[in-house]
Amino acid sequence: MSGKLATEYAAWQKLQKIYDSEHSKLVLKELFAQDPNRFHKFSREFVSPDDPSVTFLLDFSKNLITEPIFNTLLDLVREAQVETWRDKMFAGEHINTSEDRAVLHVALRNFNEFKISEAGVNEVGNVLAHIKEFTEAVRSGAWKGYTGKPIKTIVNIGIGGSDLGPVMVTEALKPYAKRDLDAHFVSNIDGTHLAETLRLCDPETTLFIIASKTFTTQETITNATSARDWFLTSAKDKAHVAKHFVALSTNTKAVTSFGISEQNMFQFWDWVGGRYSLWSAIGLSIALVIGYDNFEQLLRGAHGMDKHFKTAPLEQNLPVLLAIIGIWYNDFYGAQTHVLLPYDQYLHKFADYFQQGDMESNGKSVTKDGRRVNYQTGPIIWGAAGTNGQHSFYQLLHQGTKLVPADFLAPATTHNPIAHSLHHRILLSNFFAQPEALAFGKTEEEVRKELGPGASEPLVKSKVFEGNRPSNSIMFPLLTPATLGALIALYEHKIFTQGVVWGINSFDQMGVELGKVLAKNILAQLDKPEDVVNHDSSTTGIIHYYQKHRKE
Ligand SMILES: O=P(O)(O)OC[C@H]1O[C@H](O)[C@H](O)[C@@H](O)[C@@H]1O
Repeated sequence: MSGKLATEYAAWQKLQKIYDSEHSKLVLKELFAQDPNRFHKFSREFVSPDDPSVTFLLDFSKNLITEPIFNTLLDLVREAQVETWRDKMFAGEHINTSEDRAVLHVALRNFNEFKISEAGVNEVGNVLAHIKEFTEAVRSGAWKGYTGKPIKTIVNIGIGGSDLGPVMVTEALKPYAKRDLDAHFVSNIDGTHLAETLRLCDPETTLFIIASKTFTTQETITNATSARDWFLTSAKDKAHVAKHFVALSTNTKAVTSFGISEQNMFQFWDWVGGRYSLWSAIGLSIALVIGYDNFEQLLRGAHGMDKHFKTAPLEQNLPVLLAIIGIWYNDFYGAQTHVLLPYDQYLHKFADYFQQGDMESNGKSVTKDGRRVNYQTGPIIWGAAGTNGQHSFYQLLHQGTKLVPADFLAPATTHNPIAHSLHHRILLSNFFAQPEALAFGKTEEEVRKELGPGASEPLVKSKVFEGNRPSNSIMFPLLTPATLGALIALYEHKIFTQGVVWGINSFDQMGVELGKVLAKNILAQLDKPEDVVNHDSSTTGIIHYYQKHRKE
């Protein structure tokens, strides 16, 4: 990021020329036939510098790239000074310029290794110690509710980054969960979310975790207030709130005025972005579910990836590799979306999580210098766990008119080897088959041979798979806390790298503000039709319809 638009980089212009003259010649079937070494050339094995058991394979050979394209994409990363900006991030420079903040989620999982001087960084260890002490008290039953019973249920109340990370990770690491501790997550302001959750809770044995960086988010504060009212209906005495409500926040003043004391508050800092906060106090629900030691493993796994990102040469640097491949399709092929396809039921929230992680980070159209970009930035992220997706949207991936670059992820070993791992072998056979089918398809000739003479032309055409649809495959031995930590950090740094190339600030989220302001204004107008003023006829019309039909 050098004050330039990405299109002004020499490497970008070179890539455009290569694309224009060569893209029609980039055929995976031929590229593989020409080079028996292609897999070795375009795959990398990650081994954590901290722990050799944290490892995975990234195979990016089924992408529409050649060595010159690969090298030019790396030149682009150099020209955009990704390494300089990476070092600035790790040093605690205020690279989130619009909010004048450092970007230091890496400091939350650093264990004092990189030297970072920013207020709060030296308190990370104290907060981790607080998390450890508290989780052990709750999990052992030493922490008692207001009638002397241990905690059986936790309810995390938060939204966005204060919800999605804990939800995704607690689902992903279920094999490590304390099964007699129920965990629920309430995010939506829709009263249904809270009401349906409270039906499952007993006020005597439930702990509410109010997770909000700002502690001003309307959804979270309203849900927390209603949860407290529900609790006090049974507990009566406000003093009992201390045993059943804790807060995770950067805003001590708002937490104490809500009625939660400072000792029941787990602190974090403004240099932790909401969508990068699961490593902070926001991870308390994770630590409660999987235990502190496993939570620490998650952090250590991420730290291993941080070290790799910080030190590995660009051509070996996995986050950089994912980033450049994404840029190639997003900016030159015009791909609008990127699909995440974990073949692991435990990762069924992975795509949801990175929807915020990626789209809130890189869904920007103005550079840090205030210039309008003249190229595409962040892709639309979506996905689902395999094999379910195969029975819904894969038709479009295989034969539709759109290019949808895909990441396939899978563990070699399952936590649930039922039927002697037959399920897992079937799952993995699909994980191997889908990228192969996407890349190599099925020719008309093959279809004709299969159907035999006399097959109708439309039938033949409908059964052809053009192929040449690119994907990455990521495979790891087992989904452990440390491996998950490394995988999340891999994508975090991919997003960072792309943001630097596009020249945008990946760490603010101004785009979510306007809707919030308008909703506050409308809330004050909902009572009477005559209050509904200063809107277009469409908005006024829908509000009037609501006012006519509401019961209460
Ligand atoms: O943690 P909070 O301050 O309650 O914020 C929750 C969420 O709200 C905002 O809308 C932001 O866009 C998110 O990045 C954030 O994670």
